[in-house]
Amino acid sequence: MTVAAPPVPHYVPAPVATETLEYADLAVIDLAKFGTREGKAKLTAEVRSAMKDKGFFYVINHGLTQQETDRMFDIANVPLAQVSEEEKHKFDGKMQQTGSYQGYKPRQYWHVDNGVRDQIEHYNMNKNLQRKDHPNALKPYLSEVQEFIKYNHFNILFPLLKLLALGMGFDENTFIPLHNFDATGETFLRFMKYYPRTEDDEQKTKNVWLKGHTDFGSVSILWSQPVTALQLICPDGKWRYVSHIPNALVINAGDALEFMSGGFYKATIHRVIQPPPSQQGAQRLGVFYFAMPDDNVKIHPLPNAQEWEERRFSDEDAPTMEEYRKGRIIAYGNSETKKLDGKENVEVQMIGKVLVKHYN
Ligand SMILES: O=C(O)CCC(=O)C(=O)O
Ligand SMILES: [Fe+2]
Repeated sequence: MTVAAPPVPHYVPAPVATETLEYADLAVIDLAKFGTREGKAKLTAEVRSAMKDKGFFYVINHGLTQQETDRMFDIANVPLAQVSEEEKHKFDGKMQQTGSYQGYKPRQYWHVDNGVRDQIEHYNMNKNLQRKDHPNALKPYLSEVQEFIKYNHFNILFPLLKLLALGMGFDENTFIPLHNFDATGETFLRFMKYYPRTEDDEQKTKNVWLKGHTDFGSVSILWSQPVTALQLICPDGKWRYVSHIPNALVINAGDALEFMSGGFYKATIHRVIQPPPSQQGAQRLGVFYFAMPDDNVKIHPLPNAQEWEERRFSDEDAPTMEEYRKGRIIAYGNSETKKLDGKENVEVQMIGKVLVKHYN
């Protein structure tokens, strides 16, 4: 990628947290090793155990420089900080009607808990930027953003999908044709900002900013940023923080990968909570690439995948990616989730024949 004009205002994130926090111990995958046979074999084993054990890992040496990554964070701030409310309204994604992440998700769109609504704003873009129009302020940067999307798809997602397939003992190209860049599908890039909340909101939600959930796609790529707030449930059942590694990626599996792998890889539950005191009051800007199979792919265990310990649904009842993502997006953040019997902090929803849980 080229770091070039046009200039963009520099976004300065909060300094790293000064507190000693309990971090999850996650594997670091050096993607530079992918290029050689021995390297690839090593990475296959590392990714396999990281994904089976914690369901989260870091990737370093993905090929973009710190400067290139910083520039994408600068660009990410543009649709959030430099577009008028009026123009944002024009690009409102209306996710709960469309079942698609394209355009803005305004703040307070979702219900978090006890009547409190979220303080998270997104601008979401389909992998093909030409599918929709974009706010004027973003237009000078669209070619760079499109290049960045392709970089995520071909240079990060594809190697990871190959390693994940190899880890299952499958041909490395098993998942690739199901993530066809040119096919109809909703793999998307998200620029996202969390805004500080009132003390009252913090208390009513027990400091939860984004409820515990699994992602619905196959592989999520989170570009690491310094505001410490993301936590995952570790195998011992405890929530632990994901720490910040400059210019690293945080990778996790979503439901579609769990379904297609027959539970070989599990979608790990994660959430976002109020940052520690040294970072309170700061905004939290994020860049994410959420990959999912093409719309027409039926997301059930692949032939020869291991048998699920506990089947989530029969092959005949399996949704297509389009049905599942629409169901998940439309249902998310509604106040009407049901508490799971006897469990105050778990809420359940049915998406077709699939039971989905949300955790507080
Ligand atoms: O903000 C983060 O670090 C994670 C966001 C997330 O989990 C999501 O958008 O699905
Ligand atoms: Fe997530």
